[in-house]
Amino acid sequence: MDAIIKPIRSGKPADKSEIPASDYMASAIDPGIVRPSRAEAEAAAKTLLAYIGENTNREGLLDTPRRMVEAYDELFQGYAQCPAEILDRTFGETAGYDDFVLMRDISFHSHCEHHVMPFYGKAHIAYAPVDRVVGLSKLARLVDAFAHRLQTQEHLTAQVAGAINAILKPRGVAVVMEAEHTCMSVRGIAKKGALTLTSRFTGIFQDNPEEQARFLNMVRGV
Ligand SMILES: Nc1nc2c(ncn2[C@@H]2O[C@H](COP(=O)(O)OP(=O)(O)OP(=O)(O)O)[C@@H](O)[C@H]2O)c(=O)[nH]1
Ligand SMILES: [Zn+2]
Repeated sequence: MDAIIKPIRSGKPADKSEIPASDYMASAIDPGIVRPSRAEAEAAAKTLLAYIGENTNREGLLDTPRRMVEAYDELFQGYAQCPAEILDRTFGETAGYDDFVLMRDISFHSHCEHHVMPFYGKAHIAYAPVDRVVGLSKLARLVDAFAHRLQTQEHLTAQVAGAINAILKPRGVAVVMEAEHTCMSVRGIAKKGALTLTSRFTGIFQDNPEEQARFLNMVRGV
């Protein structure tokens, strides 16, 4: 996190915090597509194994197409999840708590939509609640719901911030994500350890450089 040091603001940028309601009000399974059956998906997995030159009839690979499809079911379960439902339950007894709430170091893994290869790292999320707070685990669940879809890190960051903004209507949201993309660490340019940092600020975190700096310092643990 050493790369994040200074708040970045001069003048007021346009508010780009909104994301389409379809991103958070329902599952993300596209109603316009015909989903193949499980058997068709397993046949496709078998084709990929044959494509790399494998004998798909050898003992060690007999169950692999099934396992590949089951792994996809798990890794991409976010399509069936509704972010608005995750943030549905809030608590009002906060004894007048009026600062922002920060959860840092939320580990996540996702898959890039270009290569369908994992990228993984940490998310840091703060929001400034108005009267009611959300259960802490729900912030991590929200990250997972969006991360368990094909993503770019920028889109993932914007969706997490946008959903919190739209559903909780806080005074502001700050999201920073840092991740290593295996599509550029184990293939292609092969730069192991390179970290990508993305951020999205709304409300007080966007408008007030001091609040943004306080968030960034707390993320860095200073
Ligand atoms: N902006 C952004 N780019 C990503 C993300 N994940 C992967 N990429 C990039 O997507 C790009 C796809 O580029 P292409 O030139 O179409 O694909 P490629 O030939 O496989 O690219 P190389 O990785 O350079 O070999 C690559 O530069 C990846 O590094 C992401 O989350 N955000
Ligand atoms: Zn990629």
